[in-house]
Amino acid sequence: MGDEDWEAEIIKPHMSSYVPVFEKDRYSSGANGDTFNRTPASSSEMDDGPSRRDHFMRSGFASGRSMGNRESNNDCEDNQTRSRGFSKRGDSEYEQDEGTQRTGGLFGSRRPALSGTGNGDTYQSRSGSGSGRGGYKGLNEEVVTGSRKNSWKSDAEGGESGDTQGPKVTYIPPPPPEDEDSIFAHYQTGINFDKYDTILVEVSGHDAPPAILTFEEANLCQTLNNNIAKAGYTKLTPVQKYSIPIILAGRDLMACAQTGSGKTAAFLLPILAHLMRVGITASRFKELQEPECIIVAPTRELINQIYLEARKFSFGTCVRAVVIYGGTQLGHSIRQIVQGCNILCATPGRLMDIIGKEKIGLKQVKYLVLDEADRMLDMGFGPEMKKLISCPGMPSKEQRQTLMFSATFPEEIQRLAGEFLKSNYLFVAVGQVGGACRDVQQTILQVGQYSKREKLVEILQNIGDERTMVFVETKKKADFIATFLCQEKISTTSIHGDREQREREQALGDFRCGKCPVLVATSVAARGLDIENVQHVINFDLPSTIDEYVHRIGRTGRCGNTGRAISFFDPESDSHLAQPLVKVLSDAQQDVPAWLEEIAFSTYVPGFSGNARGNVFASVDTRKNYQGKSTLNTAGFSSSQAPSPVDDESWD
Ligand SMILES: Nc1ncnc2c1ncn2[C@@H]1O[C@H](COP(=O)(O)OP(=O)(O)OP(=O)(O)O)[C@@H](O)[C@H]1O
Repeated sequence: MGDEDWEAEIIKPHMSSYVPVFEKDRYSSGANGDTFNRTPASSSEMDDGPSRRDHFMRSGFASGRSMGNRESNNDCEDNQTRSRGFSKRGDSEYEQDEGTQRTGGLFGSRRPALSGTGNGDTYQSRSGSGSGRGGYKGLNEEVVTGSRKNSWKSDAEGGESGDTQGPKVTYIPPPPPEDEDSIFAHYQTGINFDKYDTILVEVSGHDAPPAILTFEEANLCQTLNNNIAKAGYTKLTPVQKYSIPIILAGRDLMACAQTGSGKTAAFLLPILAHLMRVGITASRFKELQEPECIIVAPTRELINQIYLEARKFSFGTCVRAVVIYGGTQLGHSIRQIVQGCNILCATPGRLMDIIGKEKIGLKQVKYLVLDEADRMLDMGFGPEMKKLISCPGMPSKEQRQTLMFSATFPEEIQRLAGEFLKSNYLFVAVGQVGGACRDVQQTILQVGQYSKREKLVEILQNIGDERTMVFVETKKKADFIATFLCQEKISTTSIHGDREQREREQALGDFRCGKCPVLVATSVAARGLDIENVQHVINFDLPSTIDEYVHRIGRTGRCGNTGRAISFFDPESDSHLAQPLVKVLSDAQQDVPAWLEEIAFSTYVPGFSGNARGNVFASVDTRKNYQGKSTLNTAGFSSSQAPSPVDDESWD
């Protein structure tokens, strides 16, 4: 069966008969116990003759037929990919649906896929451009108080002046719980938390302030210290030990540390400390708000999580954090902002919209934070970020503090970052840049395309109810596999860019609370998400880049807890990853299967040192020659010293 076959099969109305009645309630696609009331998605997707359907029905789901070739399977993504100048498969699964909306005129309507209805009660697909999509409708959202004039962006740029007609996004996310227990809810650090201290840290750049070893040394105000204690933090993680004093000293920073090691607090705490020190007061209702800090992240769920962290640490202070992201009613975003905004957490598309609508002034921006910075600067979001820093009013890099955080930082992206950072920025590398978290036990299994489903079920049945994220490469496959697992009586939900925002949040909620212990996801959930008790990550499909692999498996093994990652390696499609995988595994002191080494050897590329993109693993700051480099373990003891001082390379 070809790709289109299984895609078409899954959306056919008759397929509802494949979903056992009890499973209908188990598949969490909407708020109220969704059902699989499948209706045709679009004529093109339904263009699938009965003969193939019959064949499918005879053969059954697990008949070992093709799950589809990834390259040809992600036609939806291809539209997005092209629209943003992408060449990588996985990238399209991010918030860049915002970008797709903007360029939708060029590439036509996006193909609909399985998606919930407005009220979320029915799991069905809908036809028509933009309907039923999780995508951000920047062009057409309802504006309550926004002015459509004076957008600084031109229509030629795909500007979002709001003139184009289309379906309105009406989703208003429910407000997060306000009670203190919920605000400070947290999970326990794991048995390996103290081992963080043994990881080598390299700081490069001139005149780096010394690391701090305790929260007390940071000299934060009492309210902040109280909030830190209520959050259950007693000890700094390495990235916090180094980043907090650097940020407090007013320096620009690029910090790279393993997944789940506390990067969010590493930037939030010093920013909050500074804002409180200078005594900002909560801004009152104003049509134009001027935040002191802007934080951007690539996905809606991640930016929301960062916002919740900001809200937690700023609890009981005058600092007000606000979150805005695509897939929600624009009017709602505006209403949140006008009530007062010191820290604005935003996805790029929504941020640019709001700036264009003159609800946000940039003059007061002291901090610009790029979380998942390598993602924010790559071909997908890089142009948006460049627009952001050249927006009228945005302080120049000399006038603001720019902070970048990620677990991966390819060299070419580090070079691009120079445009955003002061030339004397500091670079902190905790462990190996781009390395996997050692608390994740990694297993690579050689599994051909046709055997993947069977293997998946076998593993999930052994796992039992332990929380598991299953990554697949395309949105359609996410739906397909989720449905398939439900049929196998495994409670499953899914998250991907074709689901409406309300459904995405519902899915995440059901996964977080354990209602659905299995979450099938595309790369939209690969970065940043911090979900308690995720014990397993399964790469049903490997991603196209090793960096994405590192982020995906980092959804488990967080904050000193242990986790397991199992990846299906199909030699037909994944051999380009053999070399970088061998490197990531051996760097993380994992067993490397002999067969994988053989494939890596047979596909050996001279000069290769570890990244499927063709660039090398950045082991250090790419400013090759710098002064003041020091390598320390996080107890603060120097283990090697800097090379002879040479001027920084400047990319200005
Ligand atoms: N010092 C600390 N003590 C205890 N828990 C902490 C500390 N710092 C962070 N945490 C917790 O560790 C978890 C992971 O933190 P966070 O999400 O910031 O990791 P991250 O490095 O940003 O990961 P990723 O690379 O996946 O984005 C969170 O639940 C956070 O609250």
